[in-house]
Amino acid sequence: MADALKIGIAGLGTVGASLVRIIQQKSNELAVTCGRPITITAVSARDKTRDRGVDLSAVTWFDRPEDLAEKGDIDVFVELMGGAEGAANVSVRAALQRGLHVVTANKALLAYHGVELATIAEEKGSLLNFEAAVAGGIPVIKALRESLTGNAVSRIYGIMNGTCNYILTKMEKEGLSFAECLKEAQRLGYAEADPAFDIEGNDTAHKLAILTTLAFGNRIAADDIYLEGITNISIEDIHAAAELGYRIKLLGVAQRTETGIEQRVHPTMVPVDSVIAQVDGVTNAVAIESDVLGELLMVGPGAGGNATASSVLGDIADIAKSQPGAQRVPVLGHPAKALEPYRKAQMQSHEGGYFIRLTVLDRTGVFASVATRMAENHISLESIVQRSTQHLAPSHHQTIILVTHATMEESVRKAVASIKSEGYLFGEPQVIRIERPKEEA
Ligand SMILES: NC(=O)C1=CN([C@@H]2O[C@H](COP(=O)(O)OP(=O)(O)OC[C@H]3O[C@@H](n4cnc5c(N)ncnc54)[C@H](O)[C@@H]3O)[C@@H](O)[C@H]2O)C=CC1
Ligand SMILES: N[C@@H](CC=O)C(=O)O
Repeated sequence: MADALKIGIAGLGTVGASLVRIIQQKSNELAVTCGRPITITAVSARDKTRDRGVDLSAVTWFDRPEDLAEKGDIDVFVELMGGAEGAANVSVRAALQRGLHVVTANKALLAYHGVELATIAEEKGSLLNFEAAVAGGIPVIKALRESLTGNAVSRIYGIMNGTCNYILTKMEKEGLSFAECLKEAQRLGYAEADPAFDIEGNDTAHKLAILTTLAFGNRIAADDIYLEGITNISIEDIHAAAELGYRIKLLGVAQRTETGIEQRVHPTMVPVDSVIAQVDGVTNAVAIESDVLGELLMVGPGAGGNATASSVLGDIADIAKSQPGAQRVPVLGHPAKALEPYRKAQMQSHEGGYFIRLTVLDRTGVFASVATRMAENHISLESIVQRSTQHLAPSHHQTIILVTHATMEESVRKAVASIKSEGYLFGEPQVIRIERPKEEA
């Protein structure tokens, strides 16, 4: 049997501890499958005393991940700390410069430094694997990077954040509050160290930016994403959506348009009978539409220690099986130096259906005025309903819910601005985009 593959792990939190446990439990099977043992020779973690339920007595501990990357007796540096800057960034760079292979689950790091890191890896002939960075246990990176070679992708979209999907599902199905659901997602190890990244949509944006590059061959553009999180989604929105035959999901969508590439992350109403509406809890789903294959939908566990460690381990196993000096698949699917500049499509030119919830003064003429503002902006309405909101607001207020046919984002923004200027609105309007299957859009 060939020599062991020596790995060093920086970060022994949810994912790191799961990874160590799985490698230790499955050492014999892994050695057979990979043709060589996989051995953890070194680690770096902040807390040496914490009981992680794994045996780390035989490994070398490094206080600084940078030292592990620069001096550890390792073949592969596994980064599981998180964060686009700081120790993760410095140590991954150092490991690649040293000619080590790197495996990371860190989408923030890749979203902001992926092209530079891929360039170093490609110059050094090293592997930089990051399957766990997008959609946890779903092998979407490998699908895009390898299996779909030759396909021209037109659109990629999906549920890419387990925490948000868990929150939205629990709110709808168990009537729990947003705060209770978030706390539970944190306890289960789904949320980021700073959960604002989850609920404000940044984590989905980081993942989407990576997928966009793999799908369309552009440089990563993580700051050029239209972004709305789920913090404004109320139980009233979830109930109103259900009554209209929809569910609310936080979707990331990237598609080619005539004006460039559109990247957006926002709460989205999807028809209750669509496949994506059935994706509940921590489960993620990624749909890829391409010319040769058609639509590919991948569904699976999107977060949590085991789901994520499964992808990290798959990446390590690929390295164990790889031949030194062999031709490498480009890190981002296309050689880093050949990535094209990103051409951003304007969000105003996005076209789709919209759900608009307005709390208005209960006054004669308001309903007609709302309908007129819509008509003035050439917005065709699928439905408009008025209902009492006595349980939510003072009795002199009412709720108006509008659902539009496919219309331009710009028109909706103009209509809402003109409604706001009329003086009969109570609070901010709620606007949620609707994603319908292609034939209904
Ligand atoms: N938890 C999940 O479901 C998933 C996590 N990820 C990513 O995996 C990475 C790790 O995530 P988790 O394990 O959930 O985070 P975590 O917060 O549970 O663990 C991170 C660990 O890294 C340690 N750490 C941070 N800076 C360090 C430093 N300078 N030196 C030594 N140790 C340091 C922390 O003390 C902590 O124990 C992140 O990039 C995250 O975005 C990706 C997919 C899913
Ligand atoms: N916080 C992330 C973890 C996986 O990427 C999520 O909830 O999806």
